Parts: sequence; structure tokens; C-alpha cells
Amino acid sequence: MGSSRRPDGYSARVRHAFHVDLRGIVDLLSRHLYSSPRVYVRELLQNSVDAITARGIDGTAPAGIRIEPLEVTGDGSLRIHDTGIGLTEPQVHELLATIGNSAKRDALGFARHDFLGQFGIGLLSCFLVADEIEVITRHGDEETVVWRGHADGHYTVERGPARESPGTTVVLRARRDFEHWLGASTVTELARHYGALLPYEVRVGEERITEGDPPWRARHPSPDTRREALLEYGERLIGATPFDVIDLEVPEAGLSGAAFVLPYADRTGPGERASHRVYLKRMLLGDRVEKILPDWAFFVRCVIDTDELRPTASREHLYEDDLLDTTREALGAQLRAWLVRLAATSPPRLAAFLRVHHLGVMALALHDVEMLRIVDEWIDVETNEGRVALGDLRRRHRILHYTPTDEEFRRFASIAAAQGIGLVNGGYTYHAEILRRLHRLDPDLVVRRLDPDDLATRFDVLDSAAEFATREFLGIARATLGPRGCAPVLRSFSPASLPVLHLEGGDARLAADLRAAREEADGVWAELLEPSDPEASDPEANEGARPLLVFNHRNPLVARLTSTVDARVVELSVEALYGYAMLAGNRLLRPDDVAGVNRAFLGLVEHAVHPLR
Ligand SMILES: Nc1ncnc2c1ncn2[C@@H]1O[C@H](COP(=O)(O)OP(=O)(O)OP(=O)(O)O)[C@@H](O)[C@H]1O
Repeated sequence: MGSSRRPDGYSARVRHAFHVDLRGIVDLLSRHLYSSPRVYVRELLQNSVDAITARGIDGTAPAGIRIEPLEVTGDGSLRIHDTGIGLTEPQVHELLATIGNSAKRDALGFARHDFLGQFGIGLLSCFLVADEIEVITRHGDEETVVWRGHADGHYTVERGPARESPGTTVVLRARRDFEHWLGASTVTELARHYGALLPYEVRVGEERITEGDPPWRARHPSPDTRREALLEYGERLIGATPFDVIDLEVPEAGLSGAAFVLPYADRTGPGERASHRVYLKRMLLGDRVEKILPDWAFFVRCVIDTDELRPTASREHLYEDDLLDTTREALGAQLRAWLVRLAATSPPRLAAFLRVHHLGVMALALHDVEMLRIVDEWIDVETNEGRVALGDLRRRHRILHYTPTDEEFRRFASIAAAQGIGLVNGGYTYHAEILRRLHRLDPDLVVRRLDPDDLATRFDVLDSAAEFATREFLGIARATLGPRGCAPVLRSFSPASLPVLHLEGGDARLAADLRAAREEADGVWAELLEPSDPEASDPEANEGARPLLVFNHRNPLVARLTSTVDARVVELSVEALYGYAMLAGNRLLRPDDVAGVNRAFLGLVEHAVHPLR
């Protein structure tokens, strides 16, 4: 026949509506949108809060929400009653039966400011725990309407017995094996978790779960009692008494809250994101919300309530927009101001804070000159002059050197110290970057990565005659230093002002220098350099493996010492120079070393007073 066909070959167009398989939608929500069935309590509370807000305070009914769990209803259902605005019959069809429709958007489809909900899907989360949702609702003096939605996608509407007063009751009948989600203990816990700060009274059974104002808003007789109460709250939040509490306020985001300074180093570390407790219009968004603070602020956990920031549809995170950006910046500025204030008003507290959080502050100093100043003045770094603040170090040196690795630092620290070069171990997190930024505070300061050629590590061998003349000296030095596990070596090197250099074992580069020097020497003299050392035949295995005390023949004092005939004076001087080299190289003095230094010191004093005969 083909009579319904148009000349262009198409049949007449028929319009259909999508059929939504509700089971499929619920499955999608539960798997991909909501992290757990527990969110159904949040969605119910939220709808009741919005309904009460929409009704406004008309003075006829106390605003309140009451949940009756399984144990209270006794009929296998959970009920939640509110004194909210209720729905008319047409609204029931329009709002409850249309997925994605919400009364909480304005004519242009934007979320309306007063309400928590906006997407028109929240009620569906009840299907995570229930097969049937019943809504019994009365708006003003209108008739009471009963809507029943089923998980298979059909619903019924009928007029029911009149409710005593306007408002809504939602009744959930548990899905098989989900009964425990509707039981008193779970519901109480969840209602408290999400709703403890809600502005309307919420009860589960007879138990009130709302706590009134947020702790940072609550009234207290004095600032001290307020601080104490906040610290107690913080302790419950982070599991330890906070180091301090910082008030937070960002009016553009309708945000207030408190940041608790952790008394321990954050376990997440600078690379990971710290998470915070966030309330949205006093309903909990989540306990582990990220990105509310700048990444560097990992030394605090905060709790905030915001009216203006928007949630994602899962209501578990904040929506990234310009407002979240500016809020994050404003919160960062408040934390930074706290730190600057601490530095100015309470240095010992700042020092205590930095002992725990130096990493966070250093991370911050990479972008912020104020923080750099704090690092410069208050954070001790490892240098070849011990642990000192950079500020102190740069007051002593106009050129600072650093090694990029810890290993290089260990290798060169003492040689640099002996030559008066200020060297910082840049092998720790952020240290090298901080050093490179120091010119921001001190434009004339020169900061350089250490080039081993900056160090005088060319050890020249003495000429044969001089070498021969020092044989006795070396013999005494060897006998004196032997018990210290250290071997004496005599070389000429710069600077001449440096009499001795203590070298740790394992310094491959110096060992190579020494070896090269010896190879240049005539075989006979090479033998002389380490004549009594049994390992001398295998220099590869020997040199550089044990500590060496290198005497500098270019130094006038050492040159004189090598030709001193008085063995006792040589012995005391070697002992004293050994102690000096250990101290100059920042070596750890063992009890034996200390005793040796004392002996040498007293012996030399005695010698000066009563020259030894
Ligand atoms: N307790 C209640 N009292 C009055 N109206 C309600 C109640 N619960 C739900 N409604 C109505 O049903 C609509 C749909 O609710 P639903 O929870 O699905 O979405 P929503 O709250 O609008 O948005 P969201 O998905 O963000 O929660 C609401 O917009 C509201 O008009």
C-alpha cells in the first residue's frame, strides 16, 4: 500500500517520550555517583531542610525533622517527618515523578540560593536501600496527597487521610538484605554525621542529633573558653590536641570555619592532597574534601561551612569554579598571615611549629618572600659549620656554596670548612631551591653550586730532599695517630694558611688525587710516603679507605714542625693539630679524641711555661 509514505520516502514522523528504566538509573547512581547507600539519609534530611526553609517561619509550627527508624515504626519501614512546605497534587506529579526536575531552580535553571538541593535526583538515592518510597504530603490547607514510587519505575498517586498539619512524611520500605540501613544505630550515626550542624532540630526517635551553632560560631563567655572548646573539637577531628586554631572567614563565599594546625608532620606529604571537612549550608558535604586549600597548606586540617560554593552532583566534592579559586587564595592568605604573626609575636612557638612543619613552610617559601624570610631566619639547615640558619650563614659568608646531593656534601664538607667556604647540604627537599631564591632577601649574596675545582684539592708531593728530611716527623706522627685509626700524609697544598686537613675514608676523588701525586714521585720516594703501612703495596685498597690527616708543608708552622728535633713537641703538636682538623671539619670527637686534645693542650701549655728539656 505505502499510502502513509511521503514522496521523499519517509513515513509520517511519530513523537515518543524516552522510557526510563528506573532500575538502570538507580544502578548507575549507586555505582557511579554515590559512594555508598549511606547518602540516602543525607538526601532525605536535605529535602526536609529545604522544605522547611521554603515554608519560612510562619509561627504556626516549630521547625523540625523527626526520623523514626525500623525499631520505632515496628512495621519494617523508616519514616522521616518534616514541618516543611509540603506539595500540592500537581506538584507531586511534576516534581516527584519527573527525574531531574527540581523545585529548587529559578526560571533560568540556576540553583536557588536558599536550598541545598538542585539536581532533582536526590530522592532516587532512597532506592539504594528501599524498594518503595511513599511520600505523604500536605501543602497549606490543601488535601493530603500520597505518592508511592516503586523501584521498577511505576508510581501511584491518591488522596490520603488528612495530615494534622502541613508538611511531609517520607516512608521507606527496606529492600531485602538492606534492613540494617534503616535501623536505629545506623540512622542515628548517619543523621549525626551529615546533620549535626543543621539549623533546624533533627531527632532520631527521641534522640536529638543536632548540636546547634558550628563550634566556631558558638557563643562563649571569654576568648579563652572559646579557644578551649575549639581545641577540643579539633582534637576529636584530628586525633590529637591541635598546635593552634586559626579562624577562617571568606565573606564572598559565605564561608566561615576553623583551621587546626596539626601537632604532627602530615602523613600525606607535600605531593598529595590534604582533605578537609566541609559543610554546605550546614549540611555535611564530606569529611575528606580536597582542593579547598592551596597545596602547600598541608600543616592544617580545616572545617568550614559555606553558603556559596557549589557541590558536584554526588555532593561529595566541590565544583571547581572561579569562586572556589578565589576562596582557596583567601584561605591561603589567612594561614600565611597566621605564620607571619607567629614569627613576629612568639618566636619559641614558631620554632616549635617549624620543628614539625619545616617542609610545608619551605614549600611555601618557594613562592612567597615573607615565608622565605621565616625560613632564612628560623629553619636550621645542614652546613659544614653545623646546623645553622641560612641568615646566620650568609652573615658570615658573602658567597654560599651548596651541593645538590647529600653524598657530595659528605665528601666535600670538611675540605670546604677547612678552607673557609660556607657549604650547605642541598640534598634535602627544597634546600637547593630555597638557596637559589635567597637573592630575593639579599641581592648581593652569591649562591653557587659547589664545583669541586673550587676546593684546593691538588696535593703536591714534596721534593726528594724535603721528603727525606721529614722522615722522622712522619714516624712520630704515625705513632701518635695510629691509635686514632688515622694515617698522616705530608703534601703541599693551598691555601698555605691551612695547616692540616682531615679526610674521611671513602673519598674517591681525593684518594685519586693522592694516588696521582704518588705516581708522579720516584718509586723510592713513593715507598717513603707510606713506608710502614702494610696495605701500602695496594694503594687502590688502602688510600681513601681510612681517614687521613694531611699535613700542609706549604704552611710555615707545619714546615717548621717537620724539622723540629724535639720528639715530645712533635707528638703534642700532631695531637693538637689532629684535634684542630677534626673540629674544623665538623667531625664527631670520640672520647679518645677529646682526651688527646686535652693532653696536647695541657702539654703544650706546660711546654710554653717550662720548656721541656
Ligand atoms: N520532604 C519534602 N518536602 C517537600 N518537597 C519535597 C520533599 N522531598 C522532595 N520534595 C520535592 O521533590 C523534588 C525532587 O527532590 P529530589 O531530592 O529528587 O531533588 P532536589 O532536592 O530538588 O535536588 P537534589 O538532587 O540536588 O537533591 C524537590 O525539588 C522537592 O520539590
